[in-house]
Amino acid sequence: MTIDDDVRVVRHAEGVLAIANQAGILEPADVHVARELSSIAGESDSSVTLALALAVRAVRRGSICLDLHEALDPRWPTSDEGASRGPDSDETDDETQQDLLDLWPTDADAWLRAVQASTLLRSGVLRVEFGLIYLDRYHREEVRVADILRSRAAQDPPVVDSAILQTGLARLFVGEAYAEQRAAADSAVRQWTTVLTGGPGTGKTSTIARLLVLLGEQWEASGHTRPMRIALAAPTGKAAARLKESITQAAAQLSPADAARLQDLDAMTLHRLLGWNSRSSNKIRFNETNRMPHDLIVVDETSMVALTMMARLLRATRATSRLVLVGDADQLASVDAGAVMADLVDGYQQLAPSTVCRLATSHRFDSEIGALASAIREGRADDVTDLLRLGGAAVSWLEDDDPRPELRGQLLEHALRLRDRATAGDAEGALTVLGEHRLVCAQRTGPRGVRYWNRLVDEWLSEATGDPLWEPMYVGRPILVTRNDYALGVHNGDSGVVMGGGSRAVAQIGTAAGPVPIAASRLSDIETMHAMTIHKSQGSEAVEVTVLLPQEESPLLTRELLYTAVTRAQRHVTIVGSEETVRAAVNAQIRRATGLRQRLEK
Ligand SMILES: Nc1ncnc2c1ncn2[C@@H]1O[C@H](COP(=O)(O)OP(=O)(O)OP(=O)(O)O)[C@@H](O)[C@H]1O
Repeated sequence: MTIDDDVRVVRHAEGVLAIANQAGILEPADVHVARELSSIAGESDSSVTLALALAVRAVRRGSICLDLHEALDPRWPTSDEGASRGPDSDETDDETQQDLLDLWPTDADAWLRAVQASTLLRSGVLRVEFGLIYLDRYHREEVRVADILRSRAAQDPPVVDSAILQTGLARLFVGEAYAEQRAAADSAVRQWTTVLTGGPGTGKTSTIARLLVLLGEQWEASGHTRPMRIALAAPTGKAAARLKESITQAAAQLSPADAARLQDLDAMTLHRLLGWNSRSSNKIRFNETNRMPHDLIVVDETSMVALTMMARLLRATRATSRLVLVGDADQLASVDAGAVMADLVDGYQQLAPSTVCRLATSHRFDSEIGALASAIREGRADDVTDLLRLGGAAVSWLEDDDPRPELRGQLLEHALRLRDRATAGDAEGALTVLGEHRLVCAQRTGPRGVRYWNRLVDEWLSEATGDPLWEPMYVGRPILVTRNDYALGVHNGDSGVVMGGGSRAVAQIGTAAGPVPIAASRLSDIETMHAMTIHKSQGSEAVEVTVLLPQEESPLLTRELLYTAVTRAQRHVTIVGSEETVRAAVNAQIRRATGLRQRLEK
């Protein structure tokens, strides 16, 4: 393909912007925004316009701001969206590479000074703080999040009846096995804000369930006549449903009197909590002038919450509402910009240490998965390959170049069982089968991607059953909802199974309240879910998980991605990929540029 045919190349760009675009570093949108705003502000320094384009690009790739020291090497910003071009690819010829090296700034301090003296800064398009370059909106959001969190930490702590607390702690967290969680709950009762982090199975939900009981007792002890208003929320519908389910399971381990406090709790998405209404001109009902009425807000899967959503949540939270942010700081960060959970864990640790509670002990019996997850999280590549090679009841490794023959049996058997339950009209059974195995891929495209494997399992299924391949709503089709639809009550990330085929097809969607039937014809944004991306699997779990890694090194393949994939498994995980790709993943840590950490520590 020539440059003239390539829609990713901006024709009228000049200088370093044009070269960076040709080299695949800048997308057309980055170039357009940078040129437009520079022209409005009368900016003539091309290095400043380049910094603006790179700041736009940084947000697109998940950072909040741009660190010019990192941007100094023009080979640094290789493409990560699966696009084929980049400075090292064949299409970037030597001439482009040389032009890039000639035009690219070489002194980060001089570059920063140029930005600081620029009209783009004076006109408020760009902001500079901590030596980092921000687009104004993201700077405002980061400042807002840090200010609210700092002021919450500086408030007088809530009044606590220590005697009641101690009795409750001793009753709910019995013995040495609960020491870590007891300390976390003790600290959480004494704070307005708590950040509770821990890996899979470290007892976060068990702690939350018991914390809710303790806070209920404190509420009554302080003489309130109305019940405490509690909100349980998560970023996706699936995660909210899982939270509700886990709280119900945790309640079953408590005495009837304690469990009764958890009885009528419902969990919802953050969008719903904030009163999101896409048809209203205000869009969000709760904000700084109309705060949420809750006395206690618990947010699960906080690592999936982007900066913009966190800013909205905090703005709408009363200073005297307790806020408990729960998650695993080592998982993939949010799809949208920010690394809020990881920043909170580190930043709050410096500012108000007791606000951050870490749970480190895994209580799941399959410690092999826990050991593998820890080795990945800590970047111990040798240990990761040793554990995989050792295998065991809970961990398998498939290093084949062509894993199709090996995986066919399990994937087809799972698809046939789904079909069987769906044909029998057993919605609960079908959803249970759906949760028994999950194939997750790092990529969407290519021979190790979601599209290919969805198609492959459909073909195997068609071969085995004689059902036609062309029927999109076939009985037993596993589906994934890819967009929130408030009218239908389905959320991005919800999953379900199609029952009754053709025009009468009904999808049974798994929710916290059990299967919800929806006419399949009304569901517009869905995908087949024999396979799903690791990103989309965040916030959900399955009994067995198979992780398909790409054959070659890919910028998508990171430590956080592998950790997130492995920690989706409850009983068994199979990694499909070469030693080289496994090592490459463990060694590639995502670095999102943000200033939230420094801001909280200030
Ligand atoms: N202190 C403990 N001693 C023994 N078992 C525990 C303890 N705490 C939790 N468990 C059990 O360990 C399992 C995992 O606990 P829990 O669901 O609370 O962890 P989690 O961190 O929320 O897990 P997830 O990764 O699924 O979010 C549950 O079966 C729970 O009953």
